[in-house]
Amino acid sequence: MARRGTGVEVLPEYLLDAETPTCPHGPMMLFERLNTKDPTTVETFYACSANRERNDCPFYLKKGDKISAAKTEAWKQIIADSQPKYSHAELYSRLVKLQENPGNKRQCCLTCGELLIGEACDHKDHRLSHQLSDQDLRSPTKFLTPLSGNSTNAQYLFSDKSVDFTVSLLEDLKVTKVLCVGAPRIHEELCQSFPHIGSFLLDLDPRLQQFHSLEALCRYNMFNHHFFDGKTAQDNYKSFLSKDISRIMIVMDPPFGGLIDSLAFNLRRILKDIRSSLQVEQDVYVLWFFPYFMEQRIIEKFPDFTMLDYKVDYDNHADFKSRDSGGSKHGSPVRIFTNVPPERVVLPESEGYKFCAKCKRFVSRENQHCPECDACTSKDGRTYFHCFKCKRCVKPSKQHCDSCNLCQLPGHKCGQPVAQGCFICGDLQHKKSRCPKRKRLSNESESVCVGNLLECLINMPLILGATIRETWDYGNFLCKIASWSSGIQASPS
Ligand SMILES: C[S@@+](CC[C@H](N)C(=O)[O-])C[C@H]1O[C@@H](n2cnc3c(N)ncnc32)[C@H](O)[C@@H]1O
Ligand SMILES: [Zn+2]
Ligand SMILES: [Zn+2]
Ligand SMILES: [Zn+2]
Ligand SMILES: [Zn+2]
Ligand SMILES: [Zn+2]
Ligand SMILES: [Zn+2]
Repeated sequence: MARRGTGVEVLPEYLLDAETPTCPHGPMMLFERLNTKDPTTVETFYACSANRERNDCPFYLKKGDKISAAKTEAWKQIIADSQPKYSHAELYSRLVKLQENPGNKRQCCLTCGELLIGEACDHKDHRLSHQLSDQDLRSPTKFLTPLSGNSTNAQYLFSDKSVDFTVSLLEDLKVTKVLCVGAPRIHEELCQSFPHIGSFLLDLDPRLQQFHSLEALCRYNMFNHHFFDGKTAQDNYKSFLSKDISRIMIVMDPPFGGLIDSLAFNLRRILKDIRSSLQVEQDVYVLWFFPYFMEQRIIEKFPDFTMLDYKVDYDNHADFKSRDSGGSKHGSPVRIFTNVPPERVVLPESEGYKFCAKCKRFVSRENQHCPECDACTSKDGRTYFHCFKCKRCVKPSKQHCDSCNLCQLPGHKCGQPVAQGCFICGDLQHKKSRCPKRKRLSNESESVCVGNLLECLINMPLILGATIRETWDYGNFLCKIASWSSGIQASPS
């Protein structure tokens, strides 16, 4: 299985280029990585934006290469074969038909994710659902098998507690419309129990088209802003965005292996679509669910966002559960990034959150206000302590090392680079696409780095503490939970 190595960066602006080739998941993403044979050069290639594994989507093209006639034919065939059996309209009318069936003849094949209308014989030896009630049909994520084993969908579903928290936040903020991006449980809850809040879902999972009408859902790829059902689907999305959106909010929970650069690029495209229908210029609120150690990367892209201290609880991942529900000691690593002013987000006292009057935000029980940093400094669910030598708060597992002149884990090897920034020179302040040591040859498709990678790595400057923390966590995290890590990562700068 071709798993793409680390050190890969994306160039999402190429999604808008008319020359960009297309795979069954829409315009392909342009990636850059260091050439393994000659690390002073960079390879630039197109690959699927949604799938991490070449086995899941084999489309691949080196930038500058011509697509041969044979490849064009083969790709056409794969795209034709990837067309679904039924259109969204047909799938939804099957649901309507199924709803006319009495309760004891409503089932879904859980193996195929298909609602069955008298077709059970085609699904011999498959796992079938129980008889589905009207309530079940309104909450398909409660009975469908979550697509969590695969790094593409990484379908980790919110617990009831997280759904309730999110929806009551929407209510507190008097939101009247919600665009759910990869957040089917929030969409289901709003459609069912909050009819005064209009909701529209954008999600890659084709099974969901069976349960939501064309006016409520589009099959969509958030890594390239691609609508699978073309203009009709896009018109429905635009139509949702055209009416009464002065209090709209975007709620997005992408696969955590997802590349921040492409997610941010496409979130901006959604924001642009929304702004084009707004009567007056205003902020559009966003809730973006993502692990805490990606804070720096997200804030770099959206400087007006802050990370809330709320720990987001999931049903189907042991590491994303709260401690009380059998999860890890420090609770879920997933947080909410938002441009809602943090003092407006009340975190539940019943779960130990408290208001810090100095920071003007709610923080978790263990998060202590540090007078030196003048902030509640915990990020990962533990109480940090202030290191006067580093002049900042650090995790309790660290100790100050005088030879590294930095707080480090006990047993670390002094002087070893602990994190990697730019893949060309190691600098943490830029990525390789902006490395001054790299030169792009104007008449060539390949990019050439003129810096000496090894020399740069040896001279890698000692890294700012905050970045070490993130990189360290990110590394551990990827090793630990391979199923939701991506083979393609942005450089952890
Ligand atoms: C981490 S889960 C979030 C689910 C959310 N916690 C909930 O309970 O509603 C990621 C979601 O994004 C969807 N998804 C995965 N890749 C996607 C893509 N490229 N574009 C759009 N949606 C995607 C998955 O089908 C899944 O529903
Ligand atoms: Zn693809
Ligand atoms: Zn089946
Ligand atoms: Zn504080
Ligand atoms: Zn401090
Ligand atoms: Zn220190
Ligand atoms: Zn040391």
